[in-house]
Amino acid sequence: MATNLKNLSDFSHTTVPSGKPYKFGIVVAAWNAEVTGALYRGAYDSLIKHGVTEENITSVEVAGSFELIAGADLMLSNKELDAVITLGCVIQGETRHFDFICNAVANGIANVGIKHTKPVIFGVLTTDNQEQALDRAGGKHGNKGDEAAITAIKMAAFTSNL
Ligand SMILES: Nc1c(NC[C@H](O)[C@H](O)[C@H](O)CO)[nH]c(=O)[nH]c1=O
Ligand SMILES: CC(=O)[C@@H](O)COP(=O)(O)O
Repeated sequence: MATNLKNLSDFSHTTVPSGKPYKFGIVVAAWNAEVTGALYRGAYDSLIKHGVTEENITSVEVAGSFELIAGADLMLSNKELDAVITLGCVIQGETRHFDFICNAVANGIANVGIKHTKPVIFGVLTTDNQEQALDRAGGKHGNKGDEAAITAIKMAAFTSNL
């Protein structure tokens, strides 16, 4: 597969605007904390690397990826933010619960962005196993948290130029 050939977090081929003018929220799920903690560090460090100030980053933790929906909605309802990053890790278990969670979370997060007309970034890993997740949380396939942060900065800049 194409994924095997590259680091999915390599943004050297793109131009990332300065994040200095913008305010960001990060909502991170506690489920699979080894993975989501790495996603959070990647996202936070990328925001800082691209000029976002510490006081312009608001972080909250929720129980699981399903709660990312409410977390993002409540954050945008209570704080003036330019974008919200959601971070989670859903790993397939024995039942179809994985399918219901993944579908609900993807659709729910998209709907929060539409409701608030604000960029809400989907930084949720949906993997077959923990190895695939760790590979995408600072491993050989990069860090989905980095990707989510860069996307948030790009979307905040896009929105501000409308
Ligand atoms: N199995 C995983 C979950 N499940 C929990 C749900 O996200 C939710 O907290 C629960 O259904 C109560 O509403 N969450 C993850 O983030 N990752 C999983 O692998
Ligand atoms: C994605 C989940 O909720 C999953 O990890 C739960 O595992 P199981 O399907 O074995 O109950």
